[in-house]
Amino acid sequence: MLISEFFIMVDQPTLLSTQLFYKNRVVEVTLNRVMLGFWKEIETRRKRSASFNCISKDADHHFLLVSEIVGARETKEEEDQTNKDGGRKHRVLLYPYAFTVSYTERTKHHCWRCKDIIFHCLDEAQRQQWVQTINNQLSLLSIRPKRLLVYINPYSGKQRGKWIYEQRVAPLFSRASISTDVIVTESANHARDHLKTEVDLKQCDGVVCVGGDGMFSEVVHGLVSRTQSDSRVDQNQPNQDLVPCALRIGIIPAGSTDCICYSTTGTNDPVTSALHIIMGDSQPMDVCSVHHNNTFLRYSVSLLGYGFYGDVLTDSERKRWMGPSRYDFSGLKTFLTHQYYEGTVAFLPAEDNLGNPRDKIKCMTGCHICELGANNGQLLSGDHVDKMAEENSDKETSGDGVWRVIRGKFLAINAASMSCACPRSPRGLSPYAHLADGTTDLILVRKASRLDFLRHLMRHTNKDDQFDMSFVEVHRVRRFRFVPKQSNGISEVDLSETSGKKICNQVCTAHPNNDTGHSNWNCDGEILPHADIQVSVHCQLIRLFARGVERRTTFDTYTWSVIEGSSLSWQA
Ligand SMILES: CCCCCCCCCCCCC/C=C/[C@@H](O)[C@H](CO)NC(=O)CCCCCCCCCCCCCCC
Ligand SMILES: Nc1ncnc2c1ncn2[C@@H]1O[C@H](COP(=O)(O)OP(=O)(O)OP(=O)(O)O)[C@@H](O)[C@H]1O
Ligand SMILES: [Ca+2]
Repeated sequence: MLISEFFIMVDQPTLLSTQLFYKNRVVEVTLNRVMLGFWKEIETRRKRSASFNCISKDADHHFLLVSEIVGARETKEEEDQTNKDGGRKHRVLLYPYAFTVSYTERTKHHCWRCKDIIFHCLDEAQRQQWVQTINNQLSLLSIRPKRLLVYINPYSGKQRGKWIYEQRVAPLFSRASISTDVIVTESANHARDHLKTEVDLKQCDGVVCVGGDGMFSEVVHGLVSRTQSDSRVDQNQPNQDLVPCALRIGIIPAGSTDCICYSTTGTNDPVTSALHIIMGDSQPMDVCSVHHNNTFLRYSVSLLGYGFYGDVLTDSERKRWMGPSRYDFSGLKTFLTHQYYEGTVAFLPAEDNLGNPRDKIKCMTGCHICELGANNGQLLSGDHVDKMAEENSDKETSGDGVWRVIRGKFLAINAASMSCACPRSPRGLSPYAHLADGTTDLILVRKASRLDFLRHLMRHTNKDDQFDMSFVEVHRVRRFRFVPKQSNGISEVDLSETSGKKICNQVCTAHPNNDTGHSNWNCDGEILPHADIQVSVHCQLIRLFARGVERRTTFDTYTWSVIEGSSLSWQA
């Protein structure tokens, strides 16, 4: 925030300004459109350090941004009793009319917390005026959701989804005056089918899923499919431009991996996610459509993995009873099996201005690569990409320009549409992948020794570059195809004749999978029924209640110092 922006905030017309009691002092509290506060100590002048978010370090001046207030309410007596404060008795006797303002505070590791400040009024009328004026102001923030549809998977992760929602999230929604329709799912695909066919989407401002990546995937499938069918768009056409979903999706993490939540907020903390939903944050996100022979299979937003991650998932599905540790068990088993797979990958590289998977440009809040991607995405979506491939196919024979073809033996083929950061791998499978640039990072891990593969895997857990190995290559792509060896006709094709659309067609008309010598595709934690697939990235098809990973994380970095009441400095 610039100093000039700060003065603009202060200069807003005052909505309400009175003297109130705060702790053991009389203070003057002011509310305008953008901030609550600037309350000034009148009786005592005792220096103390700041303890909340956007608050000055000097005891004289404090403020909260209205956009970071959760809500205001009349304080219940017990709430006031628990507020440890030396002057409490005196204050409660003199001024029993208290109200609480809840606001978000940033703590460590991208976690947000909901904090309270309690003010005391002279009478009931003054208290009501404050509570109403603050809440009216919040209701004018049109980006904030007022009605939410919530799906809880009671079996996600350690089966604590219901508890997490009821104990940690619902009380916050109620403080923010958000009304909810809560559905505890009764079977797999309950949420998806409900969204697809039954819900009146106009009756809510967003959909929340409580669970893991699988539950999020259900909601995405429900919403995207519903949006396409409402707009009469055929999902079976791989090159079809899809219609973006109007409703935002919130994720309350309660699953085994929680990779989408972690990659879009920087943490897998339910309270942080609830606060992002309340603030009405909006983070666009790419969605990959996956087709087999011109038939729609599934959407993917995080990882499409063949070979290692496909095999880990296939094995782990039989061990669901083990909970989240099933992935470690199956991971070790798959690692020891050390299976490689033969096949051909054809891909359409992204434009150079979208960077590359090793450029060290991280996708953060307000990412400019994603902004660029959205513009390119509009120019190059669907049929436009095909046209471009066709136009170039005569000029390109080596595959450098448009479609490229790589044949080989692979331990893993991974497409990461986002970093896929998660607690197991805090930087993720592709640390510099972008959430909303219209591309996916295609990682090809060729056949290598067990030791080399272990070194590659271990680099997912530390700061070393997992792509800096001779048997690993990574490409930023808009579309790709994969054909496993036994079922393809492409291996016979002379590469000099296979560029652009020809490659597409040859890959797409490959023989059906005969289920021998193939791995399975892990599509965001679901197993795909076919190995030969066509994948297209749809730029910014959905939006989440999130804002990407923020640069500054501790409240110190958000603290303004008011020096002698006039000059301001930014604490970095
Ligand atoms: C030596 C330690 C190496 C650790 C390597 C850790 C890499 C972890 C990368 C995680 C990437 C997750 C991507 C997200 C995918 C989600 O859409 C999906 C649905 O939730 N999750 C999974 O498929 C769940 C996939 C979970 C995969 C876990 C793999 C665990 C591998 C363990 C290998 C052990 C080798 C030990 C040898 C001594
Ligand atoms: N009531 C239910 N009974 C059984 N399965 C369900 C139910 N509700 C949802 N599911 C399915 O459970 C699967 C797993 O759910 P979810 O992703 O929430 O948890 P997880 O697998 O533990 O976490 P992660 O996906 O992060 O690994 C999803 O594929 C979802 O379709
Ligand atoms: Ca992307």
